[in-house]
Amino acid sequence: MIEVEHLSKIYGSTVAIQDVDFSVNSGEILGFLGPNGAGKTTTMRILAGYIPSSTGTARIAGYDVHEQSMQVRQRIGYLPENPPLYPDMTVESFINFVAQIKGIAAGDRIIKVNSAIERCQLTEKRSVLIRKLSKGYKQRVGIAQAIVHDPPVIILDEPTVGLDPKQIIEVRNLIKSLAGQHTVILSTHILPEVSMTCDRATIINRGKVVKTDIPANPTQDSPLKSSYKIEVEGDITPIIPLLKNIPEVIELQVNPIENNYHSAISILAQPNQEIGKDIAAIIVNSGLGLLEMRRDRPTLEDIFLEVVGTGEVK
Ligand SMILES: Nc1ncnc2c1ncn2[C@@H]1O[C@H](COP(=O)(O)OP(=O)(O)OP(=O)(O)O)[C@@H](O)[C@H]1O
Repeated sequence: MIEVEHLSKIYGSTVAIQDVDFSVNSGEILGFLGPNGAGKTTTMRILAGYIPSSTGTARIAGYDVHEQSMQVRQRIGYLPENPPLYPDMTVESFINFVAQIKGIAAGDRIIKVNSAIERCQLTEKRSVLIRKLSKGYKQRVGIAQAIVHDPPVIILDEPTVGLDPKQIIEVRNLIKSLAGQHTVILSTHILPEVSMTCDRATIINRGKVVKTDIPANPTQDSPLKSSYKIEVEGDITPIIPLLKNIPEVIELQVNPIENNYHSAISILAQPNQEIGKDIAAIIVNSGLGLLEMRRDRPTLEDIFLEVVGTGEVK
């Protein structure tokens, strides 16, 4: 539904993004994750047709965002980092106004406006002036204006920045409820936001995509290696070559805990390989005591830290 290829944007001597490639499947929520200044807003603005790219292409539902911007605008809803809301309008009159600008026919407008208000849980605030709303409700109005024309694609730039913890949960739930019916791309620098809201993540750092196609909750199919921590009782000398011979094993380390008869073994294996049964069989068949075996699965945070380094992580 969204296809980005070799996208670059250069401001004078600043390369904001360089050779950015990624895609988002229909009905999916993609987290576009990166530290401050990574190039997230620049990418979102190009996708939304607000600024042109310097080179490369971006297509939404098959339409080029630059060459076919009218077709693209009809098919996207965009929530910028600071959504422009009219503070002296009520929620309903503002959403109605946006619906008019987006070309929704008068006959359909009431239904579409009501649906956006309901989906964003704004019913009790529909007659309230926007300036009297809390930041969390204002953000819901921002999302309501983005979805009022029922676009297949929704682009959200840092949708929970500045919200309190309760508002953050409410807005994340609202975003999750958009999946399936809409394809969503969400930019954020907050790791848990991706784990809680998205299906998949792409990580951008210093203008370049450094990792793509990461499951937002990488408990399986992780691109990182799996690691096993084992505690064994008995003389482990004979089993070390057997463990090393398991084809998926990359690295093995032994740390004696108390003496040579109580050892901790760390094993690093190829990504997405389940070798727990093989390890256990070797230990038990050799007559040793298997005291503990734990598989440490890499988290999104491990992956983020591996490619971006420390700092900037919330
Ligand atoms: N209009 C502009 N003119 C010059 N440089 C710009 C402009 N807009 C962005 N940049 C630069 O491009 C780089 C990427 O900025 P961008 O706003 O896209 O990052 P971001 O990931 O959204 O960061 P943040 O979360 O802090 O908004 C930064 O170095 C920024 O200073």
